[in-house]
Amino acid sequence: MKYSAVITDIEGTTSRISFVTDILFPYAARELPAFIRANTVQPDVAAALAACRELMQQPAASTELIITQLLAWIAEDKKITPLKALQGMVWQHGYQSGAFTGHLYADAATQLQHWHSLGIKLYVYSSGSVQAQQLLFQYSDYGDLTPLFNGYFDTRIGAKRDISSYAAILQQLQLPPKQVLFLSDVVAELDAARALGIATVQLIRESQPAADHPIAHSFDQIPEQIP
Ligand SMILES: CSCCC(=O)C(=O)COP(=O)(O)O
Ligand SMILES: [Mg+2]
Repeated sequence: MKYSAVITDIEGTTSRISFVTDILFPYAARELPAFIRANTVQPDVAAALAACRELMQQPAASTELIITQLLAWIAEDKKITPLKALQGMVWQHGYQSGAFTGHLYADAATQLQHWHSLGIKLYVYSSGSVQAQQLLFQYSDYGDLTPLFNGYFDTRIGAKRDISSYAAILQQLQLPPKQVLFLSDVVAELDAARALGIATVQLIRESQPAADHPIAHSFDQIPEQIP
């Protein structure tokens, strides 16, 4: 592997899409209302609710109105930062209580461990909050994999389809783009990273169409070097 760092997406890349859509999102939709009502003054929750009021352009929105909006955003799979922050807080209880474990494809777990053993730095970039990312890898089907990772990025650095987000990540990594490999199932995300010279591989786990990025159906098919 000629890269110094690998940045990986989660949903559709390291993990099955249905784990997010059929397990995580329904759990959040079920548990979020009671969690918010019980924790409105907790600083992280209060900050997320304030951010929701701003996005809704309703400075006086009640807690109940925000909950209704959050449930609509979950149903629409909106990648909205305060929603993602609140989901992460709720999922913590789900993981800790054993309601679910973090789904990872076996090939992803094996290859991430292999790259880590070679000294390649590993990062996550997902729309899920950093807390949600860490929980998924801490409570993964393959045990606690958080020691493999050097850092995590979420939508606070920018949207995953924006070139500027990858520029900000490169700035933090302090690496030239050619030494970095980005893995995702979403072509628009790969396009944004490639626009800066970052190497890309599209993971095709299910039946989504390929584009003009190198493809892999599993992590062991990811080439050592992208031509
Ligand atoms: C970090 S697990 C939760 C996943 C999630 O909420 C999500 O929106 C997934 O987005 P991704 O950028 O990983 O495709
Ligand atoms: Mg994805």
